Formats: sequence, structure tokens, C-alpha cells
Amino acid sequence: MRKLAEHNIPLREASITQVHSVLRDGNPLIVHTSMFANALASLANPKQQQQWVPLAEKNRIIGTYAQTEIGHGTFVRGLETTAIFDPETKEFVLHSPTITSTKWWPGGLGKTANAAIVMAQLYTQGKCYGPHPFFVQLRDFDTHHSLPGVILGEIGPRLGINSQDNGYLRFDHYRIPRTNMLMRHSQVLEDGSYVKPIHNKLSYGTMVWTRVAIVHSCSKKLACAVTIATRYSAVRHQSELVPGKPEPQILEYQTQQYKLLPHIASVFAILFSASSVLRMQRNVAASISKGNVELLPELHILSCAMKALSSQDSTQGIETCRLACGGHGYIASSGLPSLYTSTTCTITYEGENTVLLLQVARYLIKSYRAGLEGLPVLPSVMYLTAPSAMHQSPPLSNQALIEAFRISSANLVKETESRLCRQFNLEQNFHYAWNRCSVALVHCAELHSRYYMCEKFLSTVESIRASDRVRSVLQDLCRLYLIHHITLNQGHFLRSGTLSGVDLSTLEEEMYELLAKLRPQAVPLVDAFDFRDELLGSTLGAWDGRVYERLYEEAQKSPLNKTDVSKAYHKYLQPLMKSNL
Ligand SMILES: CCC/C=C/C(=O)SCCNC(=O)CCNC(=O)[C@H](O)C(C)(C)COP(=O)([O-])OP(=O)([O-])OC[C@H]1O[C@@H](n2cnc3c(N)ncnc32)[C@H](O)[C@@H]1OP(=O)([O-])[O-]
Ligand SMILES: Cc1cc2nc3c(=O)[nH]c(=O)nc-3n(C[C@H](O)[C@H](O)[C@H](O)COP(=O)(O)OP(=O)(O)OC[C@H]3O[C@@H](n4cnc5c(N)ncnc54)[C@H](O)[C@@H]3O)c2cc1C
Repeated sequence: MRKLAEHNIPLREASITQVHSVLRDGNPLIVHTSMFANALASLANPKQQQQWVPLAEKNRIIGTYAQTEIGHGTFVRGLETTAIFDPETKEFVLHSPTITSTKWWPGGLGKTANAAIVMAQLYTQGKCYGPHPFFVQLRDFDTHHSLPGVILGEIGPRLGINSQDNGYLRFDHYRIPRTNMLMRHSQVLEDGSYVKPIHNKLSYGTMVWTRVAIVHSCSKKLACAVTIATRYSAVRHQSELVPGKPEPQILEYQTQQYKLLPHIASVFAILFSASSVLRMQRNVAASISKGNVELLPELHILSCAMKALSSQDSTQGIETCRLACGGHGYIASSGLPSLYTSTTCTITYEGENTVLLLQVARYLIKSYRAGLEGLPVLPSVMYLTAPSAMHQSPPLSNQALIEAFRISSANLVKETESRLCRQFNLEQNFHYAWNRCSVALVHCAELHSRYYMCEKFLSTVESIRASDRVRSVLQDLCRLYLIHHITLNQGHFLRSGTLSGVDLSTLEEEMYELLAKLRPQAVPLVDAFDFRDELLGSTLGAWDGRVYERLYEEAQKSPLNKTDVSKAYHKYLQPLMKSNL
């Protein structure tokens, strides 16, 4: 926090710096500096911001974002916590009517936060208006004791990020002033009348913002993992590539290159997509402040798509990097296990990936249908019904591969929409039909999202300002990325007729050549990420390559090595050994 102040970084921008990477097992302040700060910035009105933001900046208020309940995370409309307006006292009464309405998961809620943005069902004048955000003080600002009517605690150990004190929270008819409802977009007036927002999903804005931030953080996490595994693969020698010759660096094995290089490429693909979504988010934020919400649906869908793909890619990539380090990848001091556990949660939080992909699919199907009817659709999905342009680029050129992605994605959407219609005719119920097609719908969303990521990678590399040599390496990486994802999704390309079996063999051949060509660039590429050793926190991935010395030194720090004979020997082992059992 001191560093943020020294560098004049506003609280809500902390999460896109590296400040949180210093703490490996999560961080009790992360939701304060990300979601809480952002909720105040985007959902509170100017007066409320004046009241709370300076206190949050000075860390007098430490907040969290309390939305999820034990019973409902995904289905936000199903939340059960109520905020009922009492016109007599001009207060909202917050209440948790059931066990399932207990808030569950918010980061920092257990012991750290003294306030929260609470999402609760808003009732006024006897009518429910759905989930709305409220600023709620949870603990005394001086003593830190929880306030009467507020019941809270920590939820217990998790797979990872155990320093984050995820918490639970219940309210017992807890009263807050009317002015604690975050009123930038919708309001409850003194007489209890409700003023609705210009778009009814604006209160979901903090989630959209965080999804964009997650894309950024996923590229960083993956970059850390590939740095560790690549440097280690240059230091580690094992087996014989040619019988009788010295053991080579494991990075010489093609299979090792195949494990690492596509993920190095993936770091760039995610990063460039993140930048593009971030740009869009800034434009949308500016438009919203002028009352224009036209591009909000596009931002919502793009942030869902990129959050889902980047969290999945980075989690799989980190696990591949860990396995690529053999046994040493399993040791905590390699840094890889904590990278994995602190990244796999991004698949679930801020919208479980399948659910987000289904949001994308819903948009694809709606846009496809609108396009067929000649209605206007937004730019990113115009291709679904636009005429194909496959034959205009040289065969198997980068542009041709992007076109193949585009046509295959459009083809899959078309096929799935027909399936949906057939299913609808059978079921006579759209929702049942949708569920029966949902595996295919998720595939549509994945392919569309991959197309977007490939396109962003290519267009960024083509326009980037760099020396010819740097550009040439990035072009090779981009080419590897495109081919790698085409080989992983061969079925879609064969089905759409955009690539033949022969094309796929040619591309596969080229991929193997690219692995060999890029091998000498692997270490310079990860060095260029420029992580300090303290941030990597890895015995395998430090700059100086002293892997074995560091592993040995780290082992000396194990608490079990403080004494030659452990207490457990006297307490359990010795009696057992003497017991003749
Ligand atoms: C450090 C981080 C720590 C972690 C923190 C957390 O996890 S915090 C907890 C994080 N928790 C989660 O992330 C929970 C995940 N769950 C959710 O976000 C929501 O429940 C939902 C989006 C899945 C469905 O919402 P729903 O049932 O209200 O909506 P619906 O499906 O009926 O669709 C109706 C229409 O609304 C549209 N629309 C939807 N959202 C947006 C938006 N943001 N903007 C604009 N539009 C949006 C949608 O496209 C559709 O448009 P159409 O087709 O009619 O034109
Ligand atoms: C580490 C961590 C930190 C978190 N931090 C916070 C926080 O700070 N604040 C906060 O409010 N919350 C937080 N959460 C909660 C998080 O946002 C939710 O867990 C997440 O949104 C998923 O919801 P769920 O747990 O209800 O999963 P569920 O929705 O119950 O998912 C279970 C399964 O059901 C499937 N499913 C659900 N709905 C559908 C559907 N419509 N169609 C198809 N399949 C479906 C899912 O795909 C999944 O396979 C955190 C969670 C974790 C793990």
C-alpha cells in the first residue's frame, strides 16, 4: 500500500500493477483494491464518492465485494439477501432470511474488511427491483469489532489463496441509511419511489470491470510460469538425445518445445486481447458517463469471452509448465504450485466459465438471427452472416487462417442454430431446447472467442512498432499460435471445409519447423518479460540459473530441518519402534 501511495497509483488501478504478485498465496486486500474500489468509482454517485473514496484511499475503510451467497453464485437474480426500504426512518433493512442467503466467499471479508459493497434484493413500496449494490459498514472503524446485527467469519481452508481470508456474512435486520444505496445509476428517493437506471445491467458493472482485469492478470501469471519452466529447461540436462553423447538441455527435446513455446505465444495472445478489451472498456465507460449504453452489451460479451478463454488457457498452461519441470515442478519452492492454485480459481470466480460462455453463445445466436433478418448487429459478430471471403488470401497465409477461423465459427453457429430450431420443434419450449444444445453452444462460444484472440494477436503483431528482428520473432510466435489452435480444433475446420486433411498435414509440418526455429528465442523471450526474481519467487526460474543450489538452500529452511531429531520421533516413532507391533 505504501508503494501505491509513493507512486501515486489510484487504488482501483492497483490490481493491474504487479503489487499483488509479491504475496504468493493470495492477499487479503485484493478485493479492496479491485472490486470495492471499482464499485465505488463506477456505481457510487459523486457525493458518495466524496464521502467514501478518500477514506478507502487512506485505508481507513477496507472493503470487499459481497455478492455470492452459499445458495447462489452464478444466478445473481436468485440472491436472497434483502434490502427493504423503511420510509418511516429513511433506512434500508438488510436481512439474511435463510441459511442459503448467507454471503459466502468475498475476499478479505473474514477478518480484514470493515465495510462491503453488498448486493441485495431491493424492495421499496412493496415491490422487488432485483439485486442492487449497497455500501455497508461491517465493523467498528476503531475497534474492528463486528457491529450488532452483523454476523461474520472466515470460511476455512481452500485449494489456494489461503491468505485471502474469504468470509461469510449474515445480517439480522441490520439498518443502513437510504443514502448508502449506491445511487449513480438507480435511486430510491426519500418517499420510497424508485428511479430506474438507463440500462438494467449497469449494477453488474463491477463484474464486467473485474473480468477485464482478470484477462490481464492471467497473461501475467502464465508469463511467470513459462519464464520458470523455460529457464529451468535450459538449465536441466537429462537423458540422451543421441546415444553416447552428453545429456542435452531438456529444451532440445521437441516434446519439451511443444509444451512451452505455444504457451509463450499464448502470453502475447492474451495480453494483446486484454489491451483491446481494456480500450473498449474505457470507451464504454466514457460513453456511459454521457448516458450512452449502446456498446455495453458488446463489452459484456467480449469480457465474458476473454475472461473464460484466458483463465482456461493460463490455468492449463501453468499446469503444463509445472509438469514440464518433472519432479521439481511439484515442490512448492518452484513457485509453480501456488501459481496454479492462484490461477485455477479464475475459471470459477467472477462468473463460472461455462456460464459466461453460454452468455456469449446467447449473443451469437441472437446476432446470427438478427443478421439473417437484415437487422443491425454489432461489428464483432457481423461476420456470422456476412458473405465469406475465403478465396481472397493466399492459401494457408496468416490471413487465410484467420478467415478459416471466421468461416468455421460462422458455420458452427449456423449448424447449432439449426439444431436449436429442430430441438425447439420437438420440445416446444425454447429453454429446454437451449439446454439440450448447450454443449454445442459452448463450443460455438469457444471457437468465436478463439477467433477473436487469434485475430487480435495477428493484427497487433502486424501493426506493432518494433525492430525487424523483434517483429520477425513475434510473427513466428503468432504463426505458431494460429497453427497450434487449428491443430487442436481440426474437426471444426474439416467440417466447415475451410481446410483439407492435406492442409492440416502441411500446417502440422510447419508447426514442428517453427518449434525448432523458435527454440533459440525461448530464453530471450521469457527474459524479456523482465520479472524480478522476487516476483517469480522460484528456485527453478531465477535469472542466474543456480537451480540446484537454490533448491538445496531452500530445503535447509524447512522447519523439519531445525533439529536433527524431530519431536515426533520421541512422541510417536520411538514408542512405535519399541512396541514390537
Ligand atoms: C479478485 C476477484 C475475486 C472474485 C470476486 C467474485 O467472484 S465476485 C462475484 C462474481 N459473480 C459473478 O460473476 C456471477 C455471474 N453471473 C452473472 O453475471 C449473471 O447472473 C449472468 C450474466 C450469468 C446472468 O444475468 P441475468 O440473469 O441478470 O441476465 P440474463 O442471462 O437473463 O440475460 C439478460 C440480458 O442481460 C445481458 N447481460 C447480462 N449481464 C450483463 C452485463 N454485465 N452487462 C450488460 N448486459 C448484460 C445479457 O447479455 C442478456 O442480454 P439480451 O440477450 O437479453 O440482449
Ligand atoms: C477463490 C474465490 C474467490 C471468490 N471471491 C468472491 C468475492 O470476493 N465476492 C463474491 O461475491 N464472490 C466471490 N466468489 C464466488 C464466485 O463468484 C462464485 O463461486 C462463482 O460466481 C460461481 O458461482 P457458484 O459457486 O454458485 O457456482 P455454480 O453456479 O453453482 O456452479 C456449479 C456448476 O453448475 C454449472 N452451472 C450453473 N449455472 C449454469 C447454467 N445456467 N447453465 C449451465 N451450467 C450451469 C456451472 O457451469 C458449474 O459447472 C469467489 C469464489 C472463489 C472460488
